[in-house]
Amino acid sequence: MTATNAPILITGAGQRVGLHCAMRLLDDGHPVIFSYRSERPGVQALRERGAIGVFADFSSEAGILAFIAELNTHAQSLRAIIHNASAWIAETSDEHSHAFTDMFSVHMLAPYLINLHCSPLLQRSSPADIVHISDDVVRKGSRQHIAYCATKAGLDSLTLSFAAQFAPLIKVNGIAPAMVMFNDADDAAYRAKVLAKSALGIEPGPEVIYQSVRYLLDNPYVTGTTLTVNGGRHIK
Ligand SMILES: NC(=O)C1=CN([C@@H]2O[C@H](COP(=O)(O)OP(=O)(O)OC[C@H]3O[C@@H](n4cnc5c(N)ncnc54)[C@H](OP(=O)(O)O)[C@@H]3O)[C@@H](O)[C@H]2O)C=CC1
Ligand SMILES: Nc1nc2c(c(=O)[nH]1)N=C([C@H](O)[C@@H](O)CO)CN2
Repeated sequence: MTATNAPILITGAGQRVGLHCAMRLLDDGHPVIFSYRSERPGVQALRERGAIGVFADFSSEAGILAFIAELNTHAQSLRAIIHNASAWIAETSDEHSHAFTDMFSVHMLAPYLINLHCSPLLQRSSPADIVHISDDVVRKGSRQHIAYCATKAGLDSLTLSFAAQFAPLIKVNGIAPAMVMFNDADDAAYRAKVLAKSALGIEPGPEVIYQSVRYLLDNPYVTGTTLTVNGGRHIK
């Protein structure tokens, strides 16, 4: 029996892109389950709109499995899973190995284990989708974010493998943004440098990611694809 109006799970939705997409999914009538690691105003705002928040620390296998167990107490089916949670750590930090394992865990191990353990919940919904939020930087690598880029490349590989494994019941796609929203600490010089990297030269904001999510959820004939949302960086 196919679930009607099954919830959508989005990870890392306490702030920024994830929070915006969770709010927009609620606007469009989807029940939302979201993961958060830190208590933030956005977490409370989502709860006040009826979304279910589940704590998750994806930096270890135990933390991922604990999240999956808790998730299963809240959902008997899922319309979609959006893997948004991410850590953007540069090599400037001293703890290189720690950073690599943290980003491997949040960018690759968490989507891998959640997809495998939760595919039965998705199979009770039709249509059903998995969306991996990656990064356009995978296209050419990054001198300052080597481990970040490598683990996002691994996520792109998971998109291809899970799309093949889960077809035709579950579509699996990715979104590869370049900068969509700056961080508060980004100074004017950095912002100008980043804006100059793309042909369109704008900070578009998180709605461009929601538009991409909407396209993937609504299109019945797209799987194994990663959408580039980069302002034309590749042609600059
Ligand atoms: N912002 C941009 O311009 C770009 C973003 N992207 C990608 O888009 C997505 C959204 O970006 P953005 O909104 O800036 O992301 P954020 O940097 O705001 O991270 C999203 C959330 O991920 C959560 N998170 C980080 N590490 C862990 C962990 N170990 N366990 C559980 N949760 C964790 C954080 O939760 P908490 O706050 O609760 O601790 C955070 O709120 C990401 O996948 C990012 O890589 C790609 C290119 C450009
Ligand atoms: N988890 C995150 N990933 C990324 C972020 C971020 O803030 N959190 N920001 C970027 C930058 O905008 C980068 O695209 C600028 O060139 C990349 N990934």
